[in-house]
Amino acid sequence: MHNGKARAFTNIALIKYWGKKDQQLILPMNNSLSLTLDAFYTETSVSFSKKYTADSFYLDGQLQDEKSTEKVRRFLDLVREQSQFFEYAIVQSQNFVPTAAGLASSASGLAALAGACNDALGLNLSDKELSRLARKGSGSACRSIYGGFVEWEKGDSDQNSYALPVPSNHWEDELAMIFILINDKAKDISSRNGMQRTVATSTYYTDWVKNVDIDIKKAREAITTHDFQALGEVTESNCLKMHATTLAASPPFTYWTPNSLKAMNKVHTMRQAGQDCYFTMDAGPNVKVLCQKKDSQKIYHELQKEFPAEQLVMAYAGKGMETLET
Ligand SMILES: O=C(O)C[C@@](O)(CF)CCOP(=O)(O)OP(=O)(O)O
Repeated sequence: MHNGKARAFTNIALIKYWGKKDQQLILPMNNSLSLTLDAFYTETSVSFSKKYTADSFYLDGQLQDEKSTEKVRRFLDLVREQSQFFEYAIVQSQNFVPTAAGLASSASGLAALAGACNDALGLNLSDKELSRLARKGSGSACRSIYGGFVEWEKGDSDQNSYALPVPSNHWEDELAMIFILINDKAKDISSRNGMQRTVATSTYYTDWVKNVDIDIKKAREAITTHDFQALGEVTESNCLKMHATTLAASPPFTYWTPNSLKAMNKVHTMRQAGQDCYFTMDAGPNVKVLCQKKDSQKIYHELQKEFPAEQLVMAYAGKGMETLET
């Protein structure tokens, strides 16, 4: 038996990964930049044994069906190929997400699985190699190998597409992100399907690719100079541009629901009233509010005027993937 266990935290992109150049290797069209958070994490254990006749995947104690095991099985095939160690495995993932379901990102899950496999098979992968491996499980997972601000260098091959920490002098510890969990029934278009349709059909997509490097530069500059307004502005603007591409896809789609718009408008109203807060959104209706830790309680209470406490989750900067005792 070869056992391993690891924990990884979810990350939220401030400059979005949106579109693949290579579906198999999961090579992105553009660089992205994220903040790893402390509020949501996954603990994954893996055990390889010649006794097993197939891979099985338990999520929060539930044995998953073939379809939900697909991503994990494909990932284990990569690990077996890379390690030349051909045994089946049992994977057990526990998502630690406060209250609402649908928040556990594949980023923390696959990053934790990469760490657990590395541990189980004694691969001794460097963080860069772990990031490359996690990337092939799910693109954004490559960023959860590290804590704080992280940039995923798009590269142009399996070898040179991986994430690295962005030097910030621990400024991330002065920030906060408040999740507004929008429980509207949203159409379930996965990030993978959403970006695939966008790349293939959206008339706005070339502009997205053309402009995103400017946003990366602005975000890096804001992090270097600890300029919160600049970071907030580029974060919100980049999110709006990403979501604009979906409206110009064919058929068009959007992740926004009426309560997403209510949350975005609330953030704008608060900003107009002098509160330093900006929003971002991903492939779902939830809205994340970026603010400074010193203002986070005030902003949380202001949001509570519109959204009940069980729909609000406070998050601060989180750590990178860590191996756990099995
Ligand atoms: O996180 C970001 O940069 C932006 C998004 O969250 C926007 F929705 C995309 C995440 O995509 P992911 O789930 O990693 O896709 P995969 O590679 O097809 O598994």
